[in-house]
Amino acid sequence: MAQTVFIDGAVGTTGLEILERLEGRPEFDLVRLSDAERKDAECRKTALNYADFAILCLPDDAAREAVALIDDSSDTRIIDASTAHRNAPGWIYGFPELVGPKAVAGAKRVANPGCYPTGFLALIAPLVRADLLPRDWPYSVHAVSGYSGGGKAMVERFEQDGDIAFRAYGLSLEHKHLAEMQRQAGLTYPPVFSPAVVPAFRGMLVEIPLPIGAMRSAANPEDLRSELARYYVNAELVTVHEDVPEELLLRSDAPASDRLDLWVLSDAAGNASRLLARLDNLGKGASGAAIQSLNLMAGCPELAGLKL
Ligand SMILES: NC(=O)C1=CN([C@@H]2O[C@H](COP(=O)(O)OP(=O)(O)OC[C@H]3O[C@@H](n4cnc5c(N)ncnc54)[C@H](OP(=O)(O)O)[C@@H]3O)[C@@H](O)[C@H]2O)C=CC1
Ligand SMILES: CC(=O)N[C@@H](CCC(=O)OP(=O)(O)O)C(=O)O
Repeated sequence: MAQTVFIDGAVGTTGLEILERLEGRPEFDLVRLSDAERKDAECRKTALNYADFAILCLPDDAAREAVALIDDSSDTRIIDASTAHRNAPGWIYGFPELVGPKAVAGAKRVANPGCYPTGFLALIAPLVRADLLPRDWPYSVHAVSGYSGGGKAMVERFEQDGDIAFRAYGLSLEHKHLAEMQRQAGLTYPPVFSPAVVPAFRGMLVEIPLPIGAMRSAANPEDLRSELARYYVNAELVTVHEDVPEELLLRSDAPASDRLDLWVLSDAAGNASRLLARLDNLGKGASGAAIQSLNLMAGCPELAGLKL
């Protein structure tokens, strides 16, 4: 029998991409609300409690409200794409390559990783765990995102104002992803984060510069790369590249992708390194990650991009 899925926020940027992917999946029946019903708390409550799976594609406050609308006695399992529960007790962090597929498969409440943290953690978490990079280093992270990363409001802004070439933001150094990056990597300090948006719909580059020569307890770049390659050997969505690309491009019309491409670049002496991740903020960074978790939770592990 098909399992039922309700996407709360199905007409938003993340929700729509999940909806489109699930429409072609016969193993799932979608619970849908009309435009008049989709923000009505009673209609949402009924759908949230009825569905086998609720995928929350909402702003943080609405995601917290959705969770509160689900009765304690309900069997509904939740995947929350928002920031609301990523560091909350009782929630599994939905990054199966980092927490293990079994933890996600058996979870009742899964918090989807943030888009920038997906790139940051994919690079740093395995290396810190393997003691090849220190926990107590003051890391920096620089990133550019496609404008769909800011949801409908940002899409509208960039598509109406065709004159924005680059948008630096997070200038008060209080970005909502800092706690998630610090906690999920097990770092002593939150990173210094400089995010930016470029006029491409989707895609992102996340970079961690490492002055290896000045770090007392960091491995050399070749060992960092080898460890990442070893760590992700069973992760079909992740590629740890050996080549040094001449350039890395984000294309304004890039197709959707669930891939996560990683590089460890360095100078000839191994004194300076740049850890780089390229992903689709709406793929592995949001909708693709939610589908990956759903596949594990719903008993379709062969579709989750992991050699199990
Ligand atoms: N976009 C991205 O790349 C990523 C997004 N996320 C997270 O996913 C979540 C959704 O983001 P995104 O899709 O980009 O945002 P959007 O703004 O594109 O979509 C949010 C949707 O939620 C709806 N909504 C708002 N409040 C309520 C409510 N009380 N009840 C029901 N529906 C409501 C909105 O309705 P309306 O259409 O009327 O405004 C909108 O359709 C956010 O928490 C975001 O942080 C995570 C990673 C990446
Ligand atoms: C380009 C842009 O605005 N990006 C958003 C992050 C994407 C997002 O909202 O998703 P999370 O749920 O992962 O936080 C931001 O910086 O707030």
